Amino acid sequence: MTRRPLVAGNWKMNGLMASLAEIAAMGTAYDVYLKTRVELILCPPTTLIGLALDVATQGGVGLGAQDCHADASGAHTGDISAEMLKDVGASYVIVGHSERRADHGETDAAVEAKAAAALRAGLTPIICVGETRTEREAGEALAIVGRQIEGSLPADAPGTIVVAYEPVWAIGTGLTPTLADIADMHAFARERIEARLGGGKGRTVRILYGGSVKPANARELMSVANVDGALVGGASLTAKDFMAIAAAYR
Ligand SMILES: O=C(CO)[C@H](O)COP(=O)(O)O
Repeated sequence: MTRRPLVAGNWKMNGLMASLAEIAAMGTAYDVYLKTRVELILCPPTTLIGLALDVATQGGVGLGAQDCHADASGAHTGDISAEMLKDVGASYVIVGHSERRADHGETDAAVEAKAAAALRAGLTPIICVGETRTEREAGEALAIVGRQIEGSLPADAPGTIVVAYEPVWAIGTGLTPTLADIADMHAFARERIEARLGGGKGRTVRILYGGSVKPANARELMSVANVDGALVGGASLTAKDFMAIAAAYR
């Protein structure tokens, strides 16, 4: 892993204009030393990306979006293309989050098309995978994640893409897998990513862990082999908690 680890915040459907002050506070706390240790990005709702650009750039915090359409433009009422996100200052986009897979019926093929669109537009996709509780209890977690990696990563993607392992049952619940289970899953994900993209590229892909990452558990979660950072939901809403998580890399 040559790139810095990545800590990404996903604000989901939260955040109004007043929330820009939190982004400014994140930039203030993201000091010169921390910048050398960890890359920090925030994915606010699309409505705030353009507005946040100045304040985020000043603080050295990158910006991402939470979804994009697979087409560059066209008759898709209500949708946003990767080109549009790039145009307002995003450099990353989350695709295939479990909430989109569940709420909008997104298939692996749809996620792959979105990831490819992101790459065409010059954005780095953060491709989410993860099993449900039922699937884990049935002993199918590895098979499900393997299938999602195979189906959701464009085969010709560069080694700069990001994959986020987020067990659905750990999202917003305060539950996390054991460190041993995370280590097993991330080692397996690394192997499947290398099989999909080729060993050279697969080795440099950053694999984030997501699901109830908090200031209290960030350091131990981030110390697991093949965990190259975190995708943080609820705890990314305040600068205090988000920067306490980033501080795991101090
Ligand atoms: O999207 C997530 C993090 O970006 C994920 O859903 C985890 O959310 P959290 O459990 O609220 O951290």
